[in-house]
Amino acid sequence: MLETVELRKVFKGKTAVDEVSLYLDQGESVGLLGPNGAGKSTTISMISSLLRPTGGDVRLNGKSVVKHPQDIRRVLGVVPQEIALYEELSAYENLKFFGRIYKLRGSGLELKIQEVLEMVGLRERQKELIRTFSGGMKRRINIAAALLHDPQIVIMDEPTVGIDPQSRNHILDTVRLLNREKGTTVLYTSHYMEEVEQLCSRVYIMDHGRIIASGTQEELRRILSGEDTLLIELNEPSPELARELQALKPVRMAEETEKGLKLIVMKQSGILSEVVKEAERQHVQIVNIHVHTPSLEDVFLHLTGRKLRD
Ligand SMILES: Nc1ncnc2c1ncn2[C@@H]1O[C@H](COP(=O)(O)OP(=O)(O)OP(=O)(O)O)[C@@H](O)[C@H]1O
Repeated sequence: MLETVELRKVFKGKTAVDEVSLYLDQGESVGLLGPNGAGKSTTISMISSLLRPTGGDVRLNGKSVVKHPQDIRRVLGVVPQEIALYEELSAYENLKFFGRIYKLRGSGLELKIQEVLEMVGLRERQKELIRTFSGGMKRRINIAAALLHDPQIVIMDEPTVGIDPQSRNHILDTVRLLNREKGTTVLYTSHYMEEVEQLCSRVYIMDHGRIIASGTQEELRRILSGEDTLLIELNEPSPELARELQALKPVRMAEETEKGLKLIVMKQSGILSEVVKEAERQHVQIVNIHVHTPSLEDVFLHLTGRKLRD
């Protein structure tokens, strides 16, 4: 339905997006994951024809979006990171304004406004001024505005960054409703792995402007099929222990966590006894050890050597 073909963007000699090829089939919910500065927003701006690519193409049903930008604007709803609302107007008035831009009028527009307000859970608050809303509520109205023209494809750029948990839950519910009940195709960018795990069937992982891995969640996890993740709870933090363990051969990755350490290790490497011995040597007490199969977050750490939220 929608694809990018070797998409590139260079800003003053600096490559922000480098040969990105991705596709969305109709009705899919796809995640685009990457740390800050990975190139997600730049990719989205080119897909939505707000930014001209330096190279490559975006195609909607096989037709170039770069050459025919009006085609994509009709079928696409984009929720950008920045809030773009009139503070001195009410939620309802804002939606009326945006609806008119989409050339909606009269009772059709009224119905649509009430429907999108219901979807984001703010129907009861529609008469209140935007300036009295929390950041999360503003973000939800921004989402509502992007849904007024019944888009076939919705792209959301990190919609849950920095907002309250209640609004976050509403936004996740809205994405589920759109995709699973209305069949809307969704591209969801985030650096919260757990959101993508909940919402998306397929994932692209982006870093330094490039797609470094892609596939279903299961396929991505298989990258680490020969490995286990150990969560080690310690009585006190120990950067020394993390350093020493990182140097051991079966340890792919060691990082400190809130409660102790996380290790990605080769399966059946007998590493546990080494960990216990090393902890004793460092006079650190192990409170608990959990072994589990790697998460998408672990896959990311393995591929980039960095945490998503670095
Ligand atoms: N208009 C611009 N001019 C110059 N450089 C830019 C411009 N827009 C983005 N960049 C650079 O391109 C790179 C990718 O930025 P982009 O905003 O696409 O990343 P991102 O993955 O969306 O991260 P974030 O979550 O921080 O928005 C960054 O190094 C950024 O500084």
